[in-house]
Amino acid sequence: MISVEGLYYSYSHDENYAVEGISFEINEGEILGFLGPNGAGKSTTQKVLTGLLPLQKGKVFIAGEDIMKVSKSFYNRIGVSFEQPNVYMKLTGYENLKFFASMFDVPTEDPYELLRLVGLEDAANMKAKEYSKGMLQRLVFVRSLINRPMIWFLDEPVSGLDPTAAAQIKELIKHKKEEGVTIFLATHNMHVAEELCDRVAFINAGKIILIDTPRNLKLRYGERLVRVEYKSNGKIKRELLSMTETADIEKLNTLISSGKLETIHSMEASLEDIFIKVTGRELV
Ligand SMILES: Nc1ncnc2c1ncn2[C@@H]1O[C@H](COP(=O)(O)OP(=O)(O)OP(=O)(O)O)[C@@H](O)[C@H]1O
Repeated sequence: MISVEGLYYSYSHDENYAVEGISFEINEGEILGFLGPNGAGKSTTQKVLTGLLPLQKGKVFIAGEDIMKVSKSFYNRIGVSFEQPNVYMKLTGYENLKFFASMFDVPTEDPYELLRLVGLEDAANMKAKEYSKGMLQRLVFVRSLINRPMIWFLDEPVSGLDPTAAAQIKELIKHKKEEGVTIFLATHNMHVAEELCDRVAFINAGKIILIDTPRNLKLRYGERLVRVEYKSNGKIKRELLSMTETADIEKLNTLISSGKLETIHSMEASLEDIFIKVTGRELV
């Protein structure tokens, strides 16, 4: 559904690249997460893919269309949600959605229904300038659904939202995926990436370092550890043992056969642990 090959972008039109030779594909109905710290190149990639920035170098095909020569109908098929709320402050939430809907020539969603989906139904007739930051973010988010897009670009969809609002937004994203929507999701939040994404691309300094399912990333790069509790001289001792180091494996076997083992839990590396391991950088 989305195919990107050798994409470069430089704001200064020189060798100083914000995005440097990235390639990836997103299949129909798949959520691909772009996981990386601030300045990694996530938003720049999203902007080039959605036509907000011109394609300087590389090939991008979206739903079969070369983005160098997209038709007008291309914009009917994509939805874009931004990290920074960019709405008309003097218009109400409802008017913002109604106005945005008028820019498409395909059937659009009912603004009230969209506002209801993100708990803004009571604020429908309030001017956007009276909205809180989280409310504005939810408004921008549902605005991106107005044209019923089949390809959806989301930049930090839940950052800064309270847990209830974040859960609501995540459920909506899962629901859209089930409907077959193809989703590009940029985030620096490993929990969001892990919960929502079929595959995750680690992006750092403009380059994709790894791309795979969260499970495969953990199996391939996460150190496998077990946390054990066992009896020793009448007391409970806790220890972390590696599943790859011989001495630790022997110790675990001894604990099991001696009957001293009280509890055992496998410990998974987090996506952030793996990100740090392969890039040397933290996500935040
Ligand atoms: N308008 C701009 N002009 C010049 N440089 C820019 C501009 N926007 C971004 N950059 C630079 O491009 C690089 C990639 O930034 P980008 O915004 O794509 O990163 P990001 O991963 O989306 O991070 P963030 O979450 O902070 O937006 C950074 O070095 C950033 O400083």
